[in-house]
Amino acid sequence: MSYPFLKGHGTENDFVVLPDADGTVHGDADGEMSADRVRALCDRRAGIGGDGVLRAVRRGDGWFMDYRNADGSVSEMCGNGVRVFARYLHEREGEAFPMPIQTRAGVKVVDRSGDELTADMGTPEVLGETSVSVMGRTWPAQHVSMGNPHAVAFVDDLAEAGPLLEAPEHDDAVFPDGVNVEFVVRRGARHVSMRVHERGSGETRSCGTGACAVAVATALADDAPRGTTYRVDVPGGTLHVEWTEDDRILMTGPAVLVAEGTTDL
Ligand SMILES: N[C@@H](CCC[C@H](N)C(=O)O)C(=O)O
Repeated sequence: MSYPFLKGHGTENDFVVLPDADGTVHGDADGEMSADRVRALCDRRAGIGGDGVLRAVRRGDGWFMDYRNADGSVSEMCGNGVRVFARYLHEREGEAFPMPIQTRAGVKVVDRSGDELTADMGTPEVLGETSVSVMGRTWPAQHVSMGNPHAVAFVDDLAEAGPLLEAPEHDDAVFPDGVNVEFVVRRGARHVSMRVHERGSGETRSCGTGACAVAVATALADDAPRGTTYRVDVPGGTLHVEWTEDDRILMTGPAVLVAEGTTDL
């Protein structure tokens, strides 16, 4: 059976978007999408290619973003994904901004910000110190939840963590479901750069929730007042993250649709 798809990205964190309004195109009897299909779609040689899948399912009078990592696993939230999802709903489904989007981590509202989009990512949870290791080297890390788990490690040089071909080691008691790991260097006042190894997708060119976690960890380290905005450079571009006076995280960045078609994968 062939079905429609779109391809999009936010700071080169790329996704296959699957329209599935009534949940019958990709849902099984329980409404779930098979991990095999996600892996086939995200395969960069035999499939369309992507860091994950954004399946658009109608729920009530709004939309649910069913996010899956490239390995087929489920995540609670995807920050770059929610902007791409909003771009899709606006351009193809006629939804207006500001746009509430249902996710496994609650409702996120996305609005325009010039050519870019701003997602209200809600209140971060700062959950304490932990550590991560790569190739026998260990760094202290800040555990931050943006609905999904992150460990943020400050380094002197982004190359320190090596090629990141495998998931960094972490404390399974702290992260029983795995973790997204960000390595961060300072570039200037309110300006950092990061690399990320994403749970379920490997090293990617960007991670929106990761950039939010990085801004939170950096603001805490700087003792920065609420209302401060950080510029977060990722390999695929730049995101801006504000921790607001009322304890919410606003993430601003690009969201681009680059292709659409049909597939029988
Ligand atoms: N790339 C995403 C995060 C996707 C989910 C993550 N890999 C996880 O398993 O939690 C983003 O932009 O936030």
